[in-house]
Amino acid sequence: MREPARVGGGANADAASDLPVISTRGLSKSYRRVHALKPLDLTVSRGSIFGFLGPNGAGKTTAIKLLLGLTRPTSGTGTVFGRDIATEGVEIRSRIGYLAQEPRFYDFMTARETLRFTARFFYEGPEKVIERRIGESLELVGLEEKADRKVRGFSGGERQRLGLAQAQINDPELLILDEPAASLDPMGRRDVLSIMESFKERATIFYSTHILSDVQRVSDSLAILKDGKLLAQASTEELLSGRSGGTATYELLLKATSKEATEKLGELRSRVRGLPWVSSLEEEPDAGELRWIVRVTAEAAAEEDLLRLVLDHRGVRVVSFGRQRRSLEEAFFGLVEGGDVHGG
Ligand SMILES: Nc1ncnc2c1ncn2[C@@H]1O[C@H](COP(=O)(O)OP(=O)(O)OP(=O)(O)O)[C@@H](O)[C@H]1O
Repeated sequence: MREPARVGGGANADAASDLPVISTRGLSKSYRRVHALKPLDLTVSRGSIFGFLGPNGAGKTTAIKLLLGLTRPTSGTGTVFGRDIATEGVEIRSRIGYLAQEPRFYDFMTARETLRFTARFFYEGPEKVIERRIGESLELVGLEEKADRKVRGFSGGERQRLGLAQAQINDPELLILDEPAASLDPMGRRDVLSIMESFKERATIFYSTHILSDVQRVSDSLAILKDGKLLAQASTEELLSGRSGGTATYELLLKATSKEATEKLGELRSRVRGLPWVSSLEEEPDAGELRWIVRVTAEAAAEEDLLRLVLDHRGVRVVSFGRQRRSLEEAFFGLVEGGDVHGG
């Protein structure tokens, strides 16, 4: 859409820069004895859908409030668009769209009136242009047909969609969404996630959630927080594949075709374990076959040589070979319960 005149201005001033959209260093917040957020180093790149994942009470809302400049850090620093969150909150907020965990509306207003009310904080200029923006926003979240109904009667999903329309009314570069889908049923969640995906073209999206499958579905990057502490920050692909900094895990399903080959497997195991780029090899029986889980520190070497080495061993058949993928659930619980930390 053509841009109406903007109040506050400068919205896309550094859109082309490579600066991370969000960056924090040692950012923390304590309330008396509660360490709501322990020193946090976070980097969110432009254009990503970043899932900020953590169980209840992990510190997600606290971090969001700090980024928005709505509460002051106990220690550390942070920037959004390169602007200091402690001193430039007003400027930052004028360039962000924010959806609170429980968005509140004036129930006597219709959806269209709600958006009109919000739009007037951001736009000046011809009525027609503002109305067009409101119409586009209602369409974007699928509320065109309910546009002139009072918010009072809206379902949870409709309220959430209205909240999303409201958050993006000023065409922000960054959307910060606090648990946008948490209270919705699976269909409502699916709708909200699709809307978020459609925003990706225009804005970086930073959203908090405790729903793992949502993150797996839409996020390209994520951070995992627990008890105020960052456990991992990685691309979703990196986390699911167990890859980070060249390390990876491979899974081989083997079958020894003779007694002799079975006896010689010990020798093969030692050879593999002795390779300089193999950090561990675990073996478990699997329905008459053997499953090897091999962790390596050099992906390229593993992909070139691991399979070849095993196949050179006479009497051993390789039923399958591939990089091990975990579900986000496995990765998450590995981190939350076991200190299995990836990423930076
Ligand atoms: N104003 C406050 N005063 C005292 N403690 C607070 C305050 N705000 C948050 N906390 C505490 O800080 C911790 C983190 O809370 P926060 O709301 O940031 O977590 P969250 O990850 O957003 O949780 P949820 O998913 O349940 O919304 C909690 O233990 C909470 O009780």
